[in-house]
Amino acid sequence: MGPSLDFDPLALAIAPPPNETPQEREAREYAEAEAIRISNEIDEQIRRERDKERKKRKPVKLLLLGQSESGKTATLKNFQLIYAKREWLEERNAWRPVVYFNLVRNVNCILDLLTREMSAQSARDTVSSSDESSEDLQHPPLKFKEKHRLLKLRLGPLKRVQTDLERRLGSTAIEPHSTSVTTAAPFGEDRRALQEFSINSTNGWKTALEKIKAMRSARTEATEGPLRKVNDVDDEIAEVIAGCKDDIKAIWEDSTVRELLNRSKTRLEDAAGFFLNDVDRIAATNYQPSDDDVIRARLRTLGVQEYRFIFENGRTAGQEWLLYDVGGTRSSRAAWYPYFDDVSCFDEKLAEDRRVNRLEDSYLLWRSICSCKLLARTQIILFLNKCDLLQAKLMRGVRIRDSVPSFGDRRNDLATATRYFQQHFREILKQYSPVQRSFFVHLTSVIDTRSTAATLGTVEESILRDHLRRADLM
Ligand SMILES: Nc1nc2c(ncn2[C@@H]2O[C@H](COP(=O)(O)OP(=O)(O)OP(=O)(O)O)[C@@H](O)[C@H]2O)c(=O)[nH]1
Ligand SMILES: [Mg+2]
Repeated sequence: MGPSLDFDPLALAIAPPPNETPQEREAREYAEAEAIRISNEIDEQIRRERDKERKKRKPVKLLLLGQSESGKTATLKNFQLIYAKREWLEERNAWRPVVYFNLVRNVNCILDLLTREMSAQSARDTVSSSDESSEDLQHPPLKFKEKHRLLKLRLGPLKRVQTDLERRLGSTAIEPHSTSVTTAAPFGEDRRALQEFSINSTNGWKTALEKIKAMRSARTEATEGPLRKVNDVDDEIAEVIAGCKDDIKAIWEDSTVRELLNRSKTRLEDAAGFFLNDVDRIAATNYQPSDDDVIRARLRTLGVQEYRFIFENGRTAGQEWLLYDVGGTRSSRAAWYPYFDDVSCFDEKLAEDRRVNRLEDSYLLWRSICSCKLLARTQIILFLNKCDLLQAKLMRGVRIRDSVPSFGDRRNDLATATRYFQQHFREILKQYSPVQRSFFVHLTSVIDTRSTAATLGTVEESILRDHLRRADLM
């Protein structure tokens, strides 16, 4: 054993010098206190920075809620377009078959109507050629010509194209027309259907696009031969569509067909995935989707989809965002956060339940979200979307009070209408929210990518502020 030290070297090092004068002692003690203060300040600063970093690294979570076709997925795509451009560009071309599918569906919808009307007419002609009294004087029968029969015949192959694309895209391509769920509320007692809607990232648009890519490469391998080289399935479809280009334009521009659409109250222009005005561009064999095409392309969302983006730019560059996109049909409403809605729908019915007015359903949905205790501490942002369609509808002379009697004699214009709807949503929030919270609302048309970029900038900032404030709680 070595000799034991009977003194503490540290104590010796910091001990005051011998013969210290009172002034020297005062100066030393002051310097020591100051050193401790600075050291504590540095520690505190490091702790704050670490805290900030930790909070910043937590993903920002955003849940998009609203009725089916209100534009949730279109908003999500805008987020990707603005903040994750690289991924957007990588994916853009894969939307080509979806645009084809939407276009072909538009044409087949016209063909179905035409076929039904033409056969109904010939049935009427044979039964009562002499019974003039049964004729609707307000709507004399439409006069179909040989041209219409030929168009039907020549556009026939598009049926097969639709079926083929439907098979490839899977159930996201099928729009539901009935539901057994009778409540608008996603947080009701009846949670039987919930297991079907667990969060997953394997069933959204990415999966549908991936499926197509996989089929494309399998097909390419199988057909690579000396006689015929088919690049991919899309090219085959592109050829069929290009071959039908003039007929598609002719049927869409035909005045008798337009009248038929009017009479059956079918407004394809307002429907999801409308591309008939872009046939020249889309039916070109070298067609590549534009950003706007991708935003407007329609694939239904099933269940709850999770999308993970690292934002490349904006105030939150480098920040991870988790965006949850839900299916909006009544049977899909499961677990929702910021709420999203469409205001052009005041005179429309739910596609999945024709008895229910869409605006009434929105109010019920909003009430359910506002009153949900689980979401009480969540920031809610209301998007009143499809303002462009609302404006067009009002310009056509559709009167709000015919569908919403409480609107009364107010001016039937966009500003008055949106003010009125906002007020209603605001009152519901005030009345049903378990805690007092601010009402954030944006009037949007998310197919307009430029104005949406500005809106999302504001939303990003507001969400981030809230996120940082409550990062520990998320
Ligand atoms: N004109 C117009 N069309 C829009 C607007 N927002 C969305 N759309 C279109 O409406 C259709 C439906 O939009 P989606 O984003 O698929 O709707 P969703 O809310 O995700 O619907 P689900 O997935 O069924 O819940 C798409 O074709 C969109 O391009 C808008 O503001 N104006
Ligand atoms: Mg969707």
